[in-house]
Amino acid sequence: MFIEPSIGKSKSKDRKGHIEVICGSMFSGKTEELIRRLNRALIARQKVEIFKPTIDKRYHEFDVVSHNENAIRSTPVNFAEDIILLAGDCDVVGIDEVQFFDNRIVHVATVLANSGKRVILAGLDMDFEGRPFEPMPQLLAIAEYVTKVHAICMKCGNLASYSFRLTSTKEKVLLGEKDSYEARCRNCFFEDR
Ligand SMILES: Nc1ncnc2c1ncn2[C@@H]1O[C@H](COP(=O)(O)OP(=O)(O)O)[C@@H](O)[C@H]1O
Ligand SMILES: Cc1cn([C@H]2C[C@H](O)[C@@H](COP(=O)(O)O)O2)c(=O)[nH]c1=O
Ligand SMILES: [Zn+2]
Repeated sequence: MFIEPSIGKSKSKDRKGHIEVICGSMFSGKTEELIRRLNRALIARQKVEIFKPTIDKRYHEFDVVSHNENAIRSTPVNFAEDIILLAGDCDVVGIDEVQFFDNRIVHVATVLANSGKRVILAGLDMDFEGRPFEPMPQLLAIAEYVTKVHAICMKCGNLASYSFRLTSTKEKVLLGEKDSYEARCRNCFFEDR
């Protein structure tokens, strides 16, 4: 389990923050882990701001919601840059579904961390074809802390790292749930492709 390197108020005014990334397939627990870290920051009396891309309205317009129906209030944003202004003087910034932002999120995460904030990003590391989902590779490279979580393969019960698309749609972005995707291990993912 991830243990925060530091969670309370920093003593030094000019101290920089850091970047944490939570990645994995669909259903692997990324959102639950993000919510867990943000709730602990709130318990530590940290000022927390949470964002998600406007595109992700699957469960709720404003809440970040896990497949398990854990939820936390968030601000939907159209562009990564909006987050810099909206984050204000908070201590911790959480961002879910980070794969839906363009590469400018890399600069935004850097600016936020350099201004002293703890930045926690959660998102898919691979798309439905098993290819790296931009901008996640860049975010993984610049993060101080990376956590890869795993789902359970829906075919064989092993650990799953892939999101298998159940429909024939080839567009990279296709919002969906269990109707359109299932978690698969490497064997079961490539067996049916
Ligand atoms: N194949 C699966 N493997 C693991 N958990 C699953 C699976 N299918 C559904 N779940 C549920 O999804 C929850 C994780 O949801 P969530 O945090 O939203 O994942 P993610 O953000 O990675 O898609 C699990 O706690 C479990 O209740
Ligand atoms: C693999 C893959 C997924 N998506 C979409 C499907 C869901 O709406 C989100 C992922 O949500 P989760 O919180 O990680 O379960 O992304 C997509 O658009 N393209 C893909 O290749
Ligand atoms: Zn499998």
